[in-house]
Amino acid sequence: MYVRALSLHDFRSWDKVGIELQPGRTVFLGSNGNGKTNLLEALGYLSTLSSHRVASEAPLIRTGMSKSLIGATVVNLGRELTIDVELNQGLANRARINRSPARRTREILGILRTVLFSPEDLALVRGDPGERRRFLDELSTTRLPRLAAVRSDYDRVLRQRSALLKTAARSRRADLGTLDVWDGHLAAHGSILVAERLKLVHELAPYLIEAYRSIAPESRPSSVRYKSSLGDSLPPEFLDIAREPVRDDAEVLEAVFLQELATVRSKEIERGVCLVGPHRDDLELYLGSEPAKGFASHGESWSYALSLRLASYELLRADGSDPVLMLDDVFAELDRRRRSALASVAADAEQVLITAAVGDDVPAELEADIVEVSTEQTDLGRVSRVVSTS
Ligand SMILES: Nc1ncnc2c1ncn2[C@@H]1O[C@H](COP(=O)(O)OP(=O)(O)OP(=O)(O)O)[C@@H](O)[C@H]1O
Repeated sequence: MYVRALSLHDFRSWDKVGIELQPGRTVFLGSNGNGKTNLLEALGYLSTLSSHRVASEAPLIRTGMSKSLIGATVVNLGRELTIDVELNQGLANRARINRSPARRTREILGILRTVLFSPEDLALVRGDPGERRRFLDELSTTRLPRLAAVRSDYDRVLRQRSALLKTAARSRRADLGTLDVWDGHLAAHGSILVAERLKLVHELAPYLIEAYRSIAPESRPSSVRYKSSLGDSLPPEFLDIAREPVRDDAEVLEAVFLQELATVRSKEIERGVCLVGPHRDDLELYLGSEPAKGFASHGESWSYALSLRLASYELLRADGSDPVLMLDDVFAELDRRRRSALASVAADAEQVLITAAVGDDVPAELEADIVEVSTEQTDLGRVSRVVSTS
């Protein structure tokens, strides 16, 4: 697939812009702070309904404005769809598909599929488990958009159940009947998320191992393991990444989930926190037999993060349509071998959008359209501008 057109109103540093894009490679070129990453972030938002840089949406709306509009026309296997999202300060966001209002913003998920590799990705290796959980869930949702509703239901139930446990811990008295009901909801939604993550890890691992081997052949081999909070209740074969997932995994996991909740109930009431569920899990990354976090060098961590993104790209591609590959200021960070590994994927991809501060950062073998961006001082502050396209 590829993005044929991108339009923004009051998104970050852009007051108003429309950019026509082609398949193949495009480099957004400009000095630091000129708004290049903001363009990729906008497309990333249409793809995941979240930003890779900030947890809340307020910073995405241009300073002083109350709403922001991101629109894109996406061509997938010859079929064209236009999607747009309106971000509203303090109000619900709205989405449209081919100019018709969507009932929920999440209906646009799956229309634009992207893989973004950015400097922030180092946190996939060095950061907290939440970074890796988000990586897994966003990739699963790109492949199976209906998971967005499951994630949102799970988060809602988790919040309510956690509040109940906190009250129980404070008052030293639990409403066990109500807790039973929340346990049921938590296990129902949570087991679907865990089953999808296990399936994803099983499918992603071979691509990851191969990507890391080709980027860092001199390093130790990479491997991954899903770390589950379902404890001893979970049959160990579920954590064997070679195991083929089966259709009723989620049902089996739901029963396991309920059993584990029963096992830890008194501990949960005592501590006032929800100790079981996908929100406590992790994707453990290894180099040889050592955990990559805290062990991998800076270069190895970069290679690992890049491999996770390249593996995602290959997995989505194997599903039937090339996602849009977005590379945010990453070539400058890579040594020669890793640059050429990334360049060979980029040379072959249907559409690659690259940001760079100077043209020399982008490997010469990648012939690309250039969109030069700059900034301009206006009455309403400093705004980004496209100054030339070639
Ligand atoms: N909500 C906002 N309203 C107005 N301007 C914003 C907003 N958020 C960020 N900016 C501006 O956007 C600019 C940063 O844009 P961006 O991150 O896209 O830069 P970049 O061109 O990718 O730079 P670099 O090469 O340093 O990565 C900054 O000047 C910042 O002040």
